[in-house]
Amino acid sequence: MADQLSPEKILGLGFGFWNAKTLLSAVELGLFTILAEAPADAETLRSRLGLHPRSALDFFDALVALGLLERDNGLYRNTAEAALFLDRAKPSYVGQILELANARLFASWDRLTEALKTGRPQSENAAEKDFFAALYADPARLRGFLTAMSGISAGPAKAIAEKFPWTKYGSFVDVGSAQGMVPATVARAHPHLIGAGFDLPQVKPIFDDFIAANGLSDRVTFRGGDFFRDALPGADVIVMGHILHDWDLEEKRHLLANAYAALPKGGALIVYEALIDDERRTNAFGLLMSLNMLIETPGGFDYTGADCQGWMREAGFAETRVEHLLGPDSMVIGVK
Ligand SMILES: C[S@@+](CC[C@H](N)C(=O)[O-])C[C@H]1O[C@@H](n2cnc3c(N)ncnc32)[C@H](O)[C@@H]1O
Repeated sequence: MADQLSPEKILGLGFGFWNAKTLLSAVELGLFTILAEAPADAETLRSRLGLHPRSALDFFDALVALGLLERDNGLYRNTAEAALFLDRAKPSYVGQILELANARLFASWDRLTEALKTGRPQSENAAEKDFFAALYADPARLRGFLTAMSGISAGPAKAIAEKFPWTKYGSFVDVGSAQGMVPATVARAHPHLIGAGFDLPQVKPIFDDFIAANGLSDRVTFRGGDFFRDALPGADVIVMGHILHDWDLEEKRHLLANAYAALPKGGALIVYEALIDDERRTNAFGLLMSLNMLIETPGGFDYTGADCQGWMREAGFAETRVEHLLGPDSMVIGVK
């Protein structure tokens, strides 16, 4: 038995940070954006990125081995996926979330053991009680965080636009909308809908720019407020994406009650996250996201579809169901 076992998987996981940091540095340097302009040989690429000669070739060839670059006759080019998702000049760029992972999470995760022992967050604003106020005090970090959210919500937004029965409804509000990826995607796919993004007032200019760039300012507006202090704007459908996991159980219940109060009878709440599978065995990304909430927030945690349906029913929702979106993401729908 023992001679059939291999340490390969264990060692691969243990050294996974090598892979992650190589990709994150390439994104930070803008390597994929440069190669999207034209394929380049090693010396041209090295000099454009401002790299020391010692390890440039190893760096580029590691990216080939990791499946992010191709090399033909000494010329490096992006793979099809890297060209589509890692070129900053394209609207399909998802690297904002990797920039955030590189600039903030990589260092904070170094203190995971401390977080596990103490239950205390470890991010750079861990001492602050109000995570978002601390993060948003700096305009550059505000914009960086909000655009990074677009990177993680672009895929689920498309799936929500396709899978939810929008024809039955006339209006929606995306609560904690960030830059507005969900409102923009849903409104673009369903021209009969009127939509709004609800978020902290500091978010307004960044939301407005994004909605205007998408040509949707006539149908999608911004509503500023605090979802712990203010009533939510009324609409037929309320969306909450990656919101509940930021908060502790009491706060989660408060947000669900707030959504219930704002909906008409027959209205629907869509909660989407990297939901943990009900058996808590297979959605590793959802479970690791929950550890990320430990690192980032005072009381946040991720949860299963069954957990969320239970809280929705306690809040008064008559019907609830879970539907898979894509990858690790699923939505829980509650109908009032
Ligand atoms: C993790 S992001 C999720 C963004 C987006 N829904 C998505 O799925 O990518 C959480 C959002 O909640 C907003 N938020 C945090 N506290 C809030 C509050 N008290 N009232 C309103 N919005 C808040 C943040 O500004 C941020 O846009």
